[in-house]
Amino acid sequence: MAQYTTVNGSVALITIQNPPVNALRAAVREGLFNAIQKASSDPLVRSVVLSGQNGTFCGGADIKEFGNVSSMSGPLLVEVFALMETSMKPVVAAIEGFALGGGLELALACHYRIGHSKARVGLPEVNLGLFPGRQVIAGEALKLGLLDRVTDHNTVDTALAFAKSVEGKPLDNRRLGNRPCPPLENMDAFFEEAMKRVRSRARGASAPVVCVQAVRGAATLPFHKGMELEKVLLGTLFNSGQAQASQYCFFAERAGARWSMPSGARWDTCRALSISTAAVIGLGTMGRGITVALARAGLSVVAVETQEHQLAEAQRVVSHMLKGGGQVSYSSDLQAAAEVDLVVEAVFEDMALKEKLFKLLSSICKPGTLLATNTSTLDIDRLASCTRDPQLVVGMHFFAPAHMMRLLEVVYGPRSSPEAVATAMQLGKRMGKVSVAVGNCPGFVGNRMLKPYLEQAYFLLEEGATPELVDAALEEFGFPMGVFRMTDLSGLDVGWRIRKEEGLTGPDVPAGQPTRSRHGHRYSPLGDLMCERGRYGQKSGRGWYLYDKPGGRVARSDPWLRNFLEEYRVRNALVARPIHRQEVLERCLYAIINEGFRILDDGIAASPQNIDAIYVFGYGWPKHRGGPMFYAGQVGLARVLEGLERYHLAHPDVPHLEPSSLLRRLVASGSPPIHKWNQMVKGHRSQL
Ligand SMILES: CCCCCCCCCCCCC[C@H](O)CC(=O)SCCNC(=O)CCNC(=O)[C@H](O)C(C)(C)COP(=O)(O)OP(=O)(O)OC[C@H]1O[C@@H](n2cnc3c(N)ncnc32)[C@H](O)[C@@H]1OP(=O)(O)O
Repeated sequence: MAQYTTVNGSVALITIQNPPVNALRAAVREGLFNAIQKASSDPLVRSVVLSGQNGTFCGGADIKEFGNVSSMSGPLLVEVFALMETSMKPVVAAIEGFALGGGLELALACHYRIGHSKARVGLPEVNLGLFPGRQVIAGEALKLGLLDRVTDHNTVDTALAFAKSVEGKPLDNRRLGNRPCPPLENMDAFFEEAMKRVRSRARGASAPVVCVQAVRGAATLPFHKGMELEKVLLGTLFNSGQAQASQYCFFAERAGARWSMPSGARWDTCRALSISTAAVIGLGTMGRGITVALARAGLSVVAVETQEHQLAEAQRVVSHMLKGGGQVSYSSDLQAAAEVDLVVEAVFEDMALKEKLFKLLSSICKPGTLLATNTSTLDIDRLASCTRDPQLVVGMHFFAPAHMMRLLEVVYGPRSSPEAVATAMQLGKRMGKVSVAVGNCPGFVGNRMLKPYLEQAYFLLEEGATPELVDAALEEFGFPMGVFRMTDLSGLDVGWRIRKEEGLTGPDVPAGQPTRSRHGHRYSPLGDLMCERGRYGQKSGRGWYLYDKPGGRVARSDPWLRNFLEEYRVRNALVARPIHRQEVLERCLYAIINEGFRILDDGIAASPQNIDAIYVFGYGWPKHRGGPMFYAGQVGLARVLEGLERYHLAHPDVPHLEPSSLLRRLVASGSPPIHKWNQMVKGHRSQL
């Protein structure tokens, strides 16, 4: 856990050994504690170098231990730090790779810090619901005074030589606890302003706010008082529920990499195909973003668009986004895709168009080319059936803007081969995405769960809510944008086109169909009516809100909409009633959660963690709430079930509010913790 050797006669070299990131779990803390004590008591040792195994200093406290803080054993981190800081022999940290969180604190407890030029240091715990903040690279850390020296050579050798050179020198002014924070002018005003800004950006997350309180304490109080305050604040965060949610997200983000398919194929037994060239077909907003994402991942990309004016515009935009980096060529001819290893289709969401394209691609592309569709809802299997090699067809569902959004849904159909899935998942990794493999059904995971959410939002408008009220409730919960602002941004016409494809609106609806009912279920035509009036959202300058111009970003309330809703209610004999924020949250969020349980039960998602990763990284679900499934567990499954039953009773014509069978089974079996839910899933498959 902490290897101890003596080097150059008088330097004790302590190496942390806990792969893969040398996290500070109990055995490591104990090993470090004992090693420092040994160095202190050995008369031959005159200095100490602290390093990490395999070019990695330390990734911080072991997040897995946070799950059960009360049963943590071994010395506390602060006790290890105190022992190092008070050592009478100089302790030098040799930082390679990264020193993060408790890892950086460990380095700060040393008397000197030498960092490799490529090393990263920082306190990223705010992402785990604990304080503090960002990471910096060695050069900046040197300027900030976090490091004493930066080297391009062997860091441990440099640190060993340095340690030798400071043996016997006084250490008092090297101990952090003896170095007060320099006073700032207008300290109070500074922290008040900082707090105001952080609060407005935190969207209900406690860690960033508490972080400012802790920094204020560190800057204004004596060292030991600052430490006491930090302990109290840390305790608040640990008990807030938000820290658990954020830490759960840390692991959910990584869990998708260990994918499995119902066939039993899994990440560790399937080999990915080798991909170095790609074609992107269709250069609208999505196609352009996908081109940039693939090019940045090092692929040579041919971007294909049959409409010349669109091609020229895409070339200009993509070149600007890539700023000269990346290998991209452009063509208006589909034949340009003949020799590539991968095709990503990103044309309009129109099944007939996509089927035609897949048929063509299948005849144009060389054998072995992976054909991926960026469809957000359509049937992967139907597209696969148009091709020569259906096993080489998968969905790669990107989220706009595709070069920035972290999520990639990799959709496998019943005939997609494990190799095809492995290849798409590996590509996701190369693009720096959080990739999640999901099964084939309308909307897959993300959009399938979005449907009941949107539906509830529309129903709430019918019943008396306003877009402002619904959005405020959701934004207060932590979403970056409420549902109406979000649909204004993504374009109301997107859903309209999908509903037309589904025969819910447009010419395919049989004559005499009641306005607010489809297939015997409640339906709200509000979105369709908006589109019929040219209100597509930001792109047309008006949607649920009013914008100063087409493409404008600043949403204003629109008196027209208020009248429109009033007239709509009168026309449909609906009486507006006051709607409380709590009802907005419960109906919108429980509807998402309920569909999540159905998705789990259908085997479309392999685990609740996968669903949560999709919602956090693709749909703006606040990380400090852990994702919809985790949130359901925090609220209490029985309470979610009771809420759904109540709302379903009030709205019996809304099947999405009818509690799912899995939720009922889980509650009946005593609401087990989230990691046990899979055991209750129909046709349960092992999650390893
Ligand atoms: C009254 C008072 C009550 C309070 C009581 C409190 C008592 C407890 C006191 C605790 C005090 C803690 C103080 C400390 O400040 C807190 C911390 O240090 S929190 C940890 C901070 N560190 C981080 O946030 C870093 C997180 N990790 C990363 O960013 C990355 O993993 C990496 C280190 C940059 C490496 O990235 P990659 O190379 O891409 O590798 P992966 O990300 O895929 O990780 C590989 C593997 O390692 C697992 N892992 C990574 N970091 C940790 C970790 N810190 N702990 C445990 N496990 C970690 C990761 O999950 C991967 O494993 P896999 O999931 O694939 O199995």
